Amino acid sequence: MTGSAITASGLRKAYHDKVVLDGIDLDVPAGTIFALLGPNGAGKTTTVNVLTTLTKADAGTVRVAGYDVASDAKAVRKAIGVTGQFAAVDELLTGRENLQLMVDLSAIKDGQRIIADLLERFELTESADQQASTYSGGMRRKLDLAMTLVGSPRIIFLDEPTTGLDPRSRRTMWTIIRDLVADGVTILLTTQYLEEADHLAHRVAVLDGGKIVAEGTPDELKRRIPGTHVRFRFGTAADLATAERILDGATADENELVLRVPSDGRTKSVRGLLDRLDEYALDAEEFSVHTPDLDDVFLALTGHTTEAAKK
Ligand SMILES: Nc1ncnc2c1ncn2[C@@H]1O[C@H](COP(=O)(O)OP(=O)(O)OP(=O)(O)O)[C@@H](O)[C@H]1O
Repeated sequence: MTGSAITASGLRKAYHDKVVLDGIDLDVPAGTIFALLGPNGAGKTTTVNVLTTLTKADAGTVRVAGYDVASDAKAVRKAIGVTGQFAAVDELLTGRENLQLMVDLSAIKDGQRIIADLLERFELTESADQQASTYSGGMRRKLDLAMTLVGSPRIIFLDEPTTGLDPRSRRTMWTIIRDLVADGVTILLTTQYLEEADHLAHRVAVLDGGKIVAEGTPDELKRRIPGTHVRFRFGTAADLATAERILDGATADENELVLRVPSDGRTKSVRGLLDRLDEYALDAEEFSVHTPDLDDVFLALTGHTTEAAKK
């Protein structure tokens, strides 16, 4: 497939008087990873549900794999794979049996080879014959994605694929997602983590209150937010003023007695800042290195924090 794998235009959805999607436009080129980034309640799952035919939008059009979701839902369902926040895994079956179920449902040939390949790829071979109820959260999510891949879908929707995973499982998941895209698969994923969108996505849309408030490559988005900086809190306004004068690019908050200094956060540059304070016999009461996170992105793009976005 070339061109767009997923397009949406003017999507609207309300539950009673609560507007959940307020005019969403999306265009996901085939063979790329697109991330919908937003806090709880932003409308990510609802968007995925509309794109995957599970929920009907009140207005707007969606095309997936060239098919209209409203008039051709069956064809869309055939072309896609969906892995949701609530795994399709049957706890009473083993990992292998869960995969076998998908093979039986999709009536594909060569099922045994596909199952063996998937178990290996997801590092589940050793636990393949244990009941899924004994799996950790990370193993369950991996099995869930493996089940989605049985039919080799060319477009895959992943709703928060790594929420709750430990760092190692998260990295395994990232590698699998990248490999899929290297094979030409298109992926739309939702995430609450800027870091995840940054690592994986070609393009990111930031969703807030049912609207896309920013869209671009991770680098474009990061350029719009305050970068990594070092934060010092001083005991007196005089110390704060001196520090502001001697440290390049520093900005002072006089009420909080806090100074923010842009820095890459590496030990060498931080040591340089501390040495400079020492030269002037300045002693900060608090010191921290701050890396931008989703809250910073939100604050910069929406004027409020993700906490406020939840309300
Ligand atoms: N079936 C429903 N009936 C009523 N309200 C709903 C329904 N589904 C979703 N909502 C509301 O729509 C809003 C967006 O929900 P959605 O699940 O799309 O957000 P999200 O960004 O995926 O958040 P999360 O990360 O928590 O899943 C929420 O306020 C939610 O309460």
